[in-house]
Formats: sequence, structure tokens, C-alpha cells
Amino acid sequence: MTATKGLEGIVAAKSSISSIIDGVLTYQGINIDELAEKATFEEVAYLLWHGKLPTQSELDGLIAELSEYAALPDDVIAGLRLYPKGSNSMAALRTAVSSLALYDSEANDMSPEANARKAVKLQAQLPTIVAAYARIREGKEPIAPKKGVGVAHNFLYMLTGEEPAAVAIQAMDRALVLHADHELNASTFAARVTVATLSDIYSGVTSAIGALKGPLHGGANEAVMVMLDEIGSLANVESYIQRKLDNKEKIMGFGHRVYKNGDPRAKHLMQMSRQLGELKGNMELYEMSIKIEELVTGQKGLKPNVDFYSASCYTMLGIPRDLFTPIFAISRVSGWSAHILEQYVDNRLIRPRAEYVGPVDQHYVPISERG
Ligand SMILES: CC(=O)SCCNC(=O)CCNC(=O)[C@H](O)C(C)(C)COP(=O)(O)OP(=O)(O)OC[C@H]1O[C@@H](n2cnc3c(N)ncnc32)[C@H](O)[C@@H]1OP(=O)(O)O
Ligand SMILES: O=C([O-])CC(=O)C(=O)O
Repeated sequence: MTATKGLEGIVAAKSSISSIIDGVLTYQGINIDELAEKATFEEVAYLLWHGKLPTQSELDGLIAELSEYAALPDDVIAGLRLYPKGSNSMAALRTAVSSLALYDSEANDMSPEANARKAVKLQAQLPTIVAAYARIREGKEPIAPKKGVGVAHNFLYMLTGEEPAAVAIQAMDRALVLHADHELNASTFAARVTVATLSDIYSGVTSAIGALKGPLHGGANEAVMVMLDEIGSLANVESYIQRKLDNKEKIMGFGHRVYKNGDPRAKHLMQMSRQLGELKGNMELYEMSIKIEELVTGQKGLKPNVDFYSASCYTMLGIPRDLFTPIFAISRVSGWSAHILEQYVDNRLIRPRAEYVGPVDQHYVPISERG
């Protein structure tokens, strides 16, 4: 038995939700470029869960259901108020999502109907948690969700308490579309491993949030913004990046396990970054990002991934950098839950083997004789 480090190239599940074939990403066979241009996030969530785009009445039904479930149980809000000041926002999200199960009377109902409903509930409640926690930690009151609007609109509204500009809603919605699913990425795999024991959907999504938090995965978008803040201005880009490359440090937001010729989502976020810069009349973050790409791609051949340009986009939307990864989760919960439902339909425990490389033929040594 020989282990493949990081399971690179191992095909570990059959799935009909999204595919990456020859560098092309599709959701249910529809190219991400088409979805990014034409679809709303709610249409995409429906597509991932049901395998087809919704009719108008199905879409209206989903938006109504999301509205119905978006408010949080009072005890979950009370819990958010108790978290220590300065808690990591992904740790807070992970804890709050885990606690949702305690207040859902059907949390352990494993019928397909209950599981499908819980997918919608989680999709509805994650944005409310992220926005509520962001306000509570600043000493502000959470804002109740708005009825009848999409996830992007509602999230921006609950975060700021103000009616968001159409352009901000559109940019956020597109970002959500682009992040919704991605085949067997680490957090989705974590979700599938968890529920393959026939554990509940809340456990699966809690595992996934834990996996997304890391800087090699979803946490990279926040790390990109930390880097942009450290660089500070266009004039400093070259020396900063060169120093990192010379020290063989990783540049966050670059490289990908599957895409070796570029992540198809990055170009959309790059365009959004440029447009948001033009709208704000401040192109510095966009220009810094372009310069970083030139240097990193030029010297290392590494291309930006989905996390790279999303950092400048979210900043230009006025979002604090430690909410970037929670926003990724707000979108990806659609994909996680679709994969969880798919796993339940044709389940088998996921339990690979390890290649043992430890000592052999050892014996128990009494504690008094141990050196
Ligand atoms: C939503 C997402 O999860 S997208 C990914 C988000 N993560 C990041 O942006 C973090 C930065 N990128 C990385 O760490 C990696 O590219 C990963 C984790 C995304 C993919 O990693 P892997 O396929 O395991 O590649 P691995 O980390 O083994 O790197 C292979 C080589 O490329 C180098 N490399 C990979 N990414 C980078 C990078 N961002 N900057 C500099 N060098 C890099 C590695 O140092 C390694 O070089 P070596 O062979 O000389 O040691
Ligand atoms: O697929 C991956 O390994 C990471 C990624 O891009 C994602 O989850 O969107």
C-alpha cells in the first residue's frame, strides 16, 4: 500500500453536480462562464440541488422559502453575543452553524424531504449568521432579514442596515455564483466524509466550514487581502513579491491543485475588480493585483485562483477582510449541501487506508524504565 500525498489525482466519488474537465468548470454541465453572465445565485443553488434550472414559479418558491427560514433562533443570536471579543469570524460561523442543529426539530430526521428542507434552511441562515456576528462584534444590533429578496441583496442589507446599491448586489450575486460549487474540493470532501457515516447535514456543513477556513483553501481570500494591505501601494508591489519569491514563500491566491492553466473563475473576478475600481474612482487595488499577477505568473508560471481577485472586489464593496471567507461559505453551502444530499442517495462509508511508516516490533516498556 503506497499513499499518494494529498490524494492528488485520486478519484474518490462519482458526482453529477459540477465538473472540471480540461480546465473547464461546469455546474450540471453548464459552463461557469455562461452562469456567471446570466444566472442569479438562487437559480444556481436550485440547479445544484435539483439538477435543473428552476422555472419562474420554482424560483419564486425558493426565494420565498429562503425568506421564511432566514431568521435565526433567538438562542443562536444570544450565543453570538457570548462569543469572546475578537473571535475568528470563521470559528464563530462554525460554532453558530453547529448550534443551529440544536434548535431544528428535524435536525436528525434523515428523510429525503427533511434533508432537502435543511439544505434550504442552512442556505438561508448562513448569511444571517455572518451579518449578525459582524454587527454584534462592533456593538451593533443585528438586522432582521428582508423578505422576498435574493441572498446577495439580503446579506448586504443585513450587514449594513442600508439598502444596497444595485451594482453592489450584482457584484455580490456574481461572486456567489462563482463560488457555489467546485467538485471534490477539500471542504466538500470533508462534508461528504462526515455524512457518509450517516451523520446529519449540520455535522457535514460544520466539518466543511472547518476545512474551508484554512489558508490553503477558502482562507486564502483573506490572506490575499492581508498581503495587499501589507504591500500598501503599487510602488511597493515589485520589491514585496520579489522578496517572497526569493524566500520561496507562497503567494496567496495563486496556484491550484486541479487547474494548471488558470482558474476559469478568476477572469470574472478580475473584470469585477476593474469595474468596481472604475466605479469607485480608485484603481489602486486592481492595479496592484494585476502587477502581482504579472510577476507571479511571469516568474513561477502560477495563475491566480478564485481567491485572488475576490479580495480586491470585496474590499471595494466595503466588506472587512475577515468576512471574505465567511462569504465564501455563504455561497459554498449550496454546493456542500448538494453534495451531502447526493452522498445520502448512494451512500457508502468513506474510509481509506494509511500507509504505515511508523516503527515495528516494539514492546511496552514499564513507565519506571522509560528514559
Ligand atoms: C478556493 C481554493 O481553495 S483555491 C486555492 C486557495 N489557496 C491558495 O491560494 C494558497 C496558495 N496556493 C497553494 O498553496 C497551492 O497552490 C494549493 C494548495 C492551492 C495547491 O497546492 P498543490 O497542488 O498541493 O501544490 P503544492 O503546494 O504541492 O505546490 C507545488 C509547487 O508549486 C509551488 N506553489 C504552489 N502554489 C504556490 C504559490 N501560491 N506561491 C508560490 N509557490 C507555489 C509550491 O511551493 C511547490 O513548489 P516546489 O515543488 O518547488 O516545492
Ligand atoms: O477545488 C479546489 O481544490 C479549491 C477550489 O478552487 C474551490 O473549492 O473552489
